[in-house]
Amino acid sequence: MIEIHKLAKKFKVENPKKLSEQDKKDPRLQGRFFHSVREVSFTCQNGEVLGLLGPNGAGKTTTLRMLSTALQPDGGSINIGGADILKNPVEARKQIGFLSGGTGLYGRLSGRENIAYFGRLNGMSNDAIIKRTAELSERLDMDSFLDRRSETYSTGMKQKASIARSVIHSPKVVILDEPTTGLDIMATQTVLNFIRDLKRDNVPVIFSTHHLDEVSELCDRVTVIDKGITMFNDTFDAFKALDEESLHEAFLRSIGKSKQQTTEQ
Ligand SMILES: Nc1ncnc2c1ncn2[C@@H]1O[C@H](COP(=O)(O)OP(=O)(O)OP(=O)(O)O)[C@@H](O)[C@H]1O
Repeated sequence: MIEIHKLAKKFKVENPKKLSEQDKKDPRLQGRFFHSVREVSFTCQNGEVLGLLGPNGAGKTTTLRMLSTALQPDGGSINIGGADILKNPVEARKQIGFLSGGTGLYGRLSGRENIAYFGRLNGMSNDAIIKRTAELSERLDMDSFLDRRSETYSTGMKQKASIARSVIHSPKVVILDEPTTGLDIMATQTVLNFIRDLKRDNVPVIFSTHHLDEVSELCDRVTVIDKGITMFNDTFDAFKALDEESLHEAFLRSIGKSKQQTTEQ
């Protein structure tokens, strides 16, 4: 189980003049600090898929980066399987599979070599790496390109190899930042099926997305954040019940905006 409680993160603004017009008007800008995440809480049980939703700039990536131990929170707690990961981030990292926004593949290496490199970093034996890579290659439909240099990959191929790389060590929890962004319909389905497989294996999955159809297809739970604060955190059924006819309207309601208000703006 993953449990995060009242997570907070601020960044020092080095040059306020360089902020976007939107960020300058954002209530999260206080003096020299931008409070990207102010109070985010949610839980995800084993075998559940949680969809993290929110408008652009809401704080989803910042939240997921804290959850992955890439960023240290300023406040709040993160528990995985009952253990406080902030007390021992190095140990916790071994239990987490994290797909970040950028692919981070080494272009001169093949997909297989990239994946193996991360397997070795996680202390896996060669035999274990070979076996697990074969399994992931089948699940993510990568056989046809896995031995090519990754700099020649399409967006979809890169994303599949990056996902495989992030889960080579069979992590106990999986965190995916916008895993289907930029993918075609077939690659998207492969990734969604892969998430379904993780759920079947009882692994909790948290993923951020802007696609409500994916949420409807996959998610047991939904968390919506806006301006760094959790606005909704409940089951998918409860999210849907916000507006039985339209998930878009349900989303707008969760952040306190009805369709009418949005069209008036
Ligand atoms: N290192 C940083 N320094 C200053 N501000 C930052 C930093 N990282 C993020 N922010 C700001 O924090 C806010 C939240 O960013 P974040 O990337 O977490 O949002 P998001 O919900 O993932 O957005 P999107 O849907 O557009 O990917 C944004 O306004 C962003 O400009």
